[in-house]
Amino acid sequence: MTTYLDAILAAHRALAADDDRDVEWLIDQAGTAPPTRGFRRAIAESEGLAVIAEVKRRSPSKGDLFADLDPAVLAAAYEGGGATCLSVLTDVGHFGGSPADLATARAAVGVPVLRKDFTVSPLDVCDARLMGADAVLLIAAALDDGEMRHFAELARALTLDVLVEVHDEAELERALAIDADMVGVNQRDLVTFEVDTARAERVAPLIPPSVVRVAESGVRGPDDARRLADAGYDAVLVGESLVTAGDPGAAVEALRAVPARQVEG
Ligand SMILES: O=C(O)c1ccccc1NCC(=O)[C@H](O)[C@H](O)COP(=O)(O)O
Repeated sequence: MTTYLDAILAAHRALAADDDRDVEWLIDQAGTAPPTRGFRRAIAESEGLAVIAEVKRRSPSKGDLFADLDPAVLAAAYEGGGATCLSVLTDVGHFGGSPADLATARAAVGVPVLRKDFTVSPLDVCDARLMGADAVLLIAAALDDGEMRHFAELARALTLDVLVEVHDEAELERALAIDADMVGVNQRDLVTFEVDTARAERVAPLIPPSVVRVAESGVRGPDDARRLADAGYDAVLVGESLVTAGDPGAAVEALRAVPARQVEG
């Protein structure tokens, strides 16, 4: 059975296969981009639970959330509410995002920004750096071990932080094998789209204390955030409940009031 995730990945891999830009040239270009803001550091140094607030126009599971949002206005509201970092979906076809959304959001704030996308090639990593991202997402379910290691090394060489997204214990093991220092546990099953709130709690104790722990998806408010902080998470990555809140800044502020552990090392 072909899943929605398979379809998204096939689309990204087809785009990458048609992209004839020279990777060495692109790496050189990316190497001259302005300095990055420390995404991992901002979370590790956060007082209380860190909040990664997402700019998300639409989703495959819910359709339009806030299709005509202004990335600069939303980003500024998030920052005003105390967001530690931003996440911007740059996938055009399935999420209605774009690289321009990321560049616009980042220019409006001082906090670091994650490019949330389906990274399938070294060109994607370079593009992330060139569009202004401070961190890049690697989804374990989308990559083999060789790709994950290669993209993580390239990202680090370009001073990008790397968030490795996992769904279960086996994917966590693969993330730790490439020395991931920031792991996101996605509570949403990318095949069924169902949010399993027990998933993040089950995986958290297996993540070493020096690794920054991010819980992703399905966070509806402070009660969910408190439960995840109690399970040992340092940050929550939140999209839908923030973009659909009447006052996104206040919604971030409520999440930021949740206490969290101190990251080691
Ligand atoms: O959001 C989806 O429906 C989705 C479906 C398939 C792959 C990825 C998907 N979302 C990307 C994300 O990881 C979320 O936008 C992010 O974790 C925030 O989730 P939420 O707070 O539930 O909007």
